[in-house]
Amino acid sequence: MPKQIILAAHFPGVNNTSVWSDPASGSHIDFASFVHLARTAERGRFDFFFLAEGLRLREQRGRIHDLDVVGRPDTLTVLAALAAVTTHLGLAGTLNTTFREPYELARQLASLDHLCAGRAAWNVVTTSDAFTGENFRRGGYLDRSLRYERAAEFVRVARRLWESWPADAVVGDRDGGRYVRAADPGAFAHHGDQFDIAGHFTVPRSPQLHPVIIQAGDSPDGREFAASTADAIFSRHGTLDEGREFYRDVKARLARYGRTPDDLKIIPGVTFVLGDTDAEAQERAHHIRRQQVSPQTAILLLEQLWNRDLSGYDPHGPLPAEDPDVDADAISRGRAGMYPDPVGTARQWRALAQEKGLGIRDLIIEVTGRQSFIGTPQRVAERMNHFVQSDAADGFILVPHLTPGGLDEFVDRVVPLLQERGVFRTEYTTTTLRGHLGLRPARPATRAGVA
Ligand SMILES: Cc1cc2nc3c(=O)[nH]c(=O)nc-3n(C[C@H](O)[C@H](O)[C@H](O)COP(=O)(O)O)c2cc1C
Repeated sequence: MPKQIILAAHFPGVNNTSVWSDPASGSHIDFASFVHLARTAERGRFDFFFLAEGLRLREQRGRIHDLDVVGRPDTLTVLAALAAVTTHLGLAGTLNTTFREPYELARQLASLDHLCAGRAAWNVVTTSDAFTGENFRRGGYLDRSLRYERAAEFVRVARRLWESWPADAVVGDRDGGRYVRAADPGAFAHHGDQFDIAGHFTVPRSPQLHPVIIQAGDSPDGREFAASTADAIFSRHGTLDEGREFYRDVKARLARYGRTPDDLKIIPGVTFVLGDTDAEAQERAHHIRRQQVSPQTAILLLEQLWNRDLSGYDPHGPLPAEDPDVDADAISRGRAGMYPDPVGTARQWRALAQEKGLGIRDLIIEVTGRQSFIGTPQRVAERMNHFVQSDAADGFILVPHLTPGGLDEFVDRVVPLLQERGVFRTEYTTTTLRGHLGLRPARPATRAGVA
């Protein structure tokens, strides 16, 4: 039997992919938009709906990205509302461990898992921007190693909280309604380097016990964290070769933690552009890329490599002759390491611009493109399946460029082809997200309540 493909739907929003200037683009904040995308995904029998997290408008040295029309509304609130209008679709929320507290977040996620009857997932991120921290009480930021130390302890504590009620605490019916005996929910105490907490958890065990844990973070620390802890990884490795290399690297780390390759699903975020012919799809893709990179975006992205104020440059003119500033603090704070060799990359970009006669904006369109699957529905279905069968991924988080209709065409035209090939479900056969993903039921890692 061929590998089954995992499919998830990323709600477009604040990222370099979304296009709001297109006449077909709708609201990024009306609930109706979230409902449309979620119901389309469920109609297509997708595994889950996915929300990223952005706790600050994207800006660079005080200039807000002109392609962002709205910030992201609160993840858990949106997912809780979607629980009421969907029946099988998993609901995955990106929620950082750097600025939150485990007791509060564990409660919220357990509550969501109850409300949607076992469909909740948590994409654990550590956040990449120092300036996000300025919105929070303690402000500031943590070094990468500390961020992951905190994340690992955070998830450990959350799991212990989820396990702290006895399995039989839900005892049955009274007057037709379920009730919970708050007999002995299990005292809880944790004394660690990052958190020192004690008390009683207030939410009984949820249907999945542990909501599905997704991890997004690509450094060696991030990969190790995923291998030790996560059920799935949201990655950015969209090409076949990069995908295979990442897949091999991450799956090889699992044995160290007594886990098997099937215990961790690898699901890169990818884009797609369809057309009646391959040529038409390429043309649409080119048009979309131009919509995604405004003249201002081009300068902001160029600044991220050059690490200098380039606001005086003409977006249609040549690249700066001077080299990137490698000594100054990173221009978008906390984002060090985006380009490991800025001077070398700048040289490559200059050579490419010269060779093809490109100005700044056209060059940025060329070098920052991330459109992964372009072509007829047949070609896209065939390529996606090839990626999965050749172990470059276990599935995909699709990132449409239009809100809220960006997934319609994929569900209508590509999903049936995947189903015909026998690599994607035609009906849901399970009710929980763990079930959809083929993950084993979560088992308590510790004896409840023992610190
Ligand atoms: C595919 C992907 C998606 C991410 N999504 C988010 C997000 O929605 N919100 C966020 O704050 N950080 C997000 N991050 C950032 C990660 O949490 C992490 O902070 C960042 O990648 C730096 O860690 P690293 O050096 O291990 O990659 C994402 C990272 C990746 C690779």
